[in-house]
Amino acid sequence: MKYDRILIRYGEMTTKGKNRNIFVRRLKNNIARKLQAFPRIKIEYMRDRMYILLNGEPHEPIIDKLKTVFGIHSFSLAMKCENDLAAIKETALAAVRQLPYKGKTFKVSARRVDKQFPYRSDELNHEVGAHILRQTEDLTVNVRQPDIDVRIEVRQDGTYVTCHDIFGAGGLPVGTSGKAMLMLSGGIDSPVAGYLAMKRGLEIEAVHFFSPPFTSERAKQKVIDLVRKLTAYGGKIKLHIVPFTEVQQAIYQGVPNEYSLISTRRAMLKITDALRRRQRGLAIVTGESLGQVASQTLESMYVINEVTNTPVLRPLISMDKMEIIEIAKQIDTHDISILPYEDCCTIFTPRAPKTKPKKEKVLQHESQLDLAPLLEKAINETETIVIDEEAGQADEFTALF
Ligand SMILES: Nc1ncnc2c1ncn2[C@@H]1O[C@H](COP(=O)(O)OP(=O)(O)OP(=O)(O)O)[C@@H](O)[C@H]1O
Repeated sequence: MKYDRILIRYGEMTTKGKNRNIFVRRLKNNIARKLQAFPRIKIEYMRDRMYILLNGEPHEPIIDKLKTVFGIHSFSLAMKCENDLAAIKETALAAVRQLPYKGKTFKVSARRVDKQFPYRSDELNHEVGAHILRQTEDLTVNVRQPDIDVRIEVRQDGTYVTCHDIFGAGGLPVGTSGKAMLMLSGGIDSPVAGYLAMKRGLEIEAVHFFSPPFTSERAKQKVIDLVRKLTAYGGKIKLHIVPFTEVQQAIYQGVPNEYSLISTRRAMLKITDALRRRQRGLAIVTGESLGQVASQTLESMYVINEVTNTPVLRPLISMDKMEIIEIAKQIDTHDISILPYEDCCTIFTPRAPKTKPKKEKVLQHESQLDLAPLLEKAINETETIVIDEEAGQADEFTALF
């Protein structure tokens, strides 16, 4: 007798009242997408839990994939049997025997959801516990802090036995909170911001500003590789690559040096907002955190943000660099981010950018430029790549507009 299913416990969504069905269905679809490579699995879902029936598929790789699906609180390998004492005893014993149990402690925690079942929970604990003790060697009982917690749940449709909980990624299923555009540079911060945004249930589309020939194909490839890492959490992600050279040059030539960074950021935000409108997103996500560099003082953010009313979400706003790096390592984007390829912003960065820019000054300088047609051109010439982890990572270069 082997584990035949994986029991999935939902995260925060269990508190979401009548929206729960939408959440559960989305989670089911996200999991099904993630497990496309395992055609024999079947997913059964209900309001309070989900089961993946393995039907002979191997559980280890499936467990690895489930760890990156947002909306899962925890999951466990499970076995199902009839609501019959003898069957429950045998199933619980088989579940323990599949673990390296020797020298370990255990307890049985039964829960009788089906009140028609003739044994109370404490009776089941004793019966099953005694059976396991009799049939194994070198395994002892510890009810306070057991190594193995044999959980038995007697429900109307059958009894489920699990022994070991694995933590899920938490958060909300991607797509349940709507869509946002992630401004993605090649740095450490914005991929982490994208990860955290997806953790709150946002679907993201990435926007990258690219200034050839000042930035190279390798810099572009770096961003594609970063998006690919994020697809482990977000499934299919669109990456919009905006040709930004002409806009940057116009700003560089027309705006005093110390203000050019602010105007560049404003232009980026305007373009991202236009793409957001086309793609029907409702927010923009950036990797900004407060006070790190000149463009991230509150004064700068105020002047940059002034170009739009769209919510600009900054998941890293209160984080220290070390905390951000920690997450970047955990999601495996760090080593790509630290590759030394140039970013469009660093190339044009003035030596002494204003840290407290005045809005009136910025507007006055920008009024001397005719940026609108250049912004329009950049938007129209934006190239979109669809990156899909589960579809063999085939990149399709598609002109969506
Ligand atoms: N070339 C770019 N394309 C898209 N977005 C960008 C680009 N450069 C900067 N951004 C956005 O602006 C934010 C602030 O950029 P900045 O370079 O000031 O900070 P950072 O801390 O170095 O961020 P990161 O590590 O994400 O590059 C980035 O997190 C990102 O969201």
